[in-house]
Amino acid sequence: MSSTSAVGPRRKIVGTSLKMYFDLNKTLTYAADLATISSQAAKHNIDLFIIPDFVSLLPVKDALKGTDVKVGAQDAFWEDAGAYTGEVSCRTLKQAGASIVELGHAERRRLFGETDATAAKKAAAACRNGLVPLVCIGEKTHGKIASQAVGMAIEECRPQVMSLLQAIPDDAELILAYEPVWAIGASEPADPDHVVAVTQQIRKMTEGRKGLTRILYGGSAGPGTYDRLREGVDGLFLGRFAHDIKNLEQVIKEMSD
Ligand SMILES: O=C[C@H](O)COP(=O)(O)O
Repeated sequence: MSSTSAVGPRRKIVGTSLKMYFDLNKTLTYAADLATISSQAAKHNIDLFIIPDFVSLLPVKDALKGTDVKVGAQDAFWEDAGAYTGEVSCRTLKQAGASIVELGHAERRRLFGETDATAAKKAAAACRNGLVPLVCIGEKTHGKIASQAVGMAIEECRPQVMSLLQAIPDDAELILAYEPVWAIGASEPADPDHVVAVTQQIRKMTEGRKGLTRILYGGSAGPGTYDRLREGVDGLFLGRFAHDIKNLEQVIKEMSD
């Protein structure tokens, strides 16, 4: 059953960022495998996406021709054109067939100086160019006392969400990926009660938006993760545990129930 929003039912959504794990050849093999399982998601009205690196985006798009799989980029610049060596614009990403752009991932914040402000400017550029921003938010440290951990996480996420909402049109589609930083690259996902409590509050922060707003959970997610998060999220943002396509197939199956 779909949850509802101000703009109607929210379709479930699941996908993966390949980060920089795969080279071009492996990425294309993966995309071909993804194409073979994509109808299972479509059949159950679940949106499916893949976010490869920049160079792989065009051939991945080609490998997925004829499927409903959405292709995204792992970053973009906030200007549409100009002297910005090394950057890629949302305008070009759109022309290349991307429909999603991931922004503000914890790794980009930690390693490349991404901030709430830069993620917000990039999200505005995404919306201006017809891309859906998928913005990663989440608290850095794991509060040891469960009751306090939820409140601390919400307060850390609040400015991340608010700076974003101020930067993009109210009617723009938005995907928020709640990824507690401490749960990324871990052996198992965050405690489901924690995720549900935090994502329900994140949902409240976006209440009243006109644009479709979906919330994903990411951070060591895989088979078995979604079921206990149903009350909080619209789907999953997978990393390593989607590298085996059978795991992704299993996640789609679990989300279809
Ligand atoms: O982009 C995906 C997330 O950072 C999660 O990655 P992970 O599942 O490998 O922890």
